[in-house]
Amino acid sequence: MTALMDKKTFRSWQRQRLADFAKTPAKKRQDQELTSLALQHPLVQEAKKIGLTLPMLLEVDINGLIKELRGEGKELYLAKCHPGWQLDFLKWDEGAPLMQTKFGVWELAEEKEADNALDLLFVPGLAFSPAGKSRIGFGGGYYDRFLAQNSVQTLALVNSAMYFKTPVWPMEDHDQAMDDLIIVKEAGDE
Ligand SMILES: Nc1nc2c(c(=O)[nH]1)N(C=O)[C@@H](CNc1ccc(C(=O)N[C@@H](CCC(=O)O)C(=O)O)cc1)CN2
Ligand SMILES: Nc1ncnc2c1ncn2[C@@H]1O[C@H](COP(=O)(O)OP(=O)(O)OP(=O)(O)O)[C@@H](O)[C@H]1O
Repeated sequence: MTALMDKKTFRSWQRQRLADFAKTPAKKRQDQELTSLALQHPLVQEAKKIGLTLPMLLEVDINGLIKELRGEGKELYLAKCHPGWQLDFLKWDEGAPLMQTKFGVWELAEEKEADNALDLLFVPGLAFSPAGKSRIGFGGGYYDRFLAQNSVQTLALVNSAMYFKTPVWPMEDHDQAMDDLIIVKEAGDE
């Protein structure tokens, strides 16, 4: 196993790994597997109000999942970033205009009242480990702050490149554990 790295080193190493993985056929296949596993997950089946983000290229592509969830009549809430590294969730009606932020992420164009009382939140990240259900994100601390203030069930979709048997990044006191991880591995992964 890879030795412990500092967060900055880990993030740049892991971004490159995810970029390489995104070019392989396994990425798309795992996106589909994760989508169907997510639809069967009890936290998803029980939730009515679900928070999520639109995926970047390195992340699990949940566009198919979003379509299915809408078809099942779930209420979807899209993340919006605010100054002070604060994250809010806004009700996302189908077809509502979106805009791309300076980070390259799509958010609702409209400023409207947040509703952070969600049943479930899909949490993106660079890497996850079932040991402590740990996560490392892109580094803004948005989710750690949000989850310190809002009690919401959290679920992460983890492909084989995001999966680590134990964390190889340093854990910090403010890191929030996930409630569950859905993990897809490849044959030969530990
Ligand atoms: N899909 C998604 N949305 C999210 C997050 C996330 O991790 N993933 N965030 C989690 O906190 C917040 C925004 N934080 C972000 C942190 C880093 C980058 C980022 O690395 N952007 C790339 C450009 C990507 C592109 O252009 O496609 C970059 O700056 O290199 C983006 C958003 C809220 N929305
Ligand atoms: N609850 C909190 N209150 C105040 N600051 C926080 C809190 N949680 C995290 N931070 C700060 O946010 C910064 C980034 O945190 P961290 O490295 O854990 O980000 P991350 O979880 O990987 O990113 P993200 O959640 O945006 O994907 C750190 O400087 C950290 O001190």
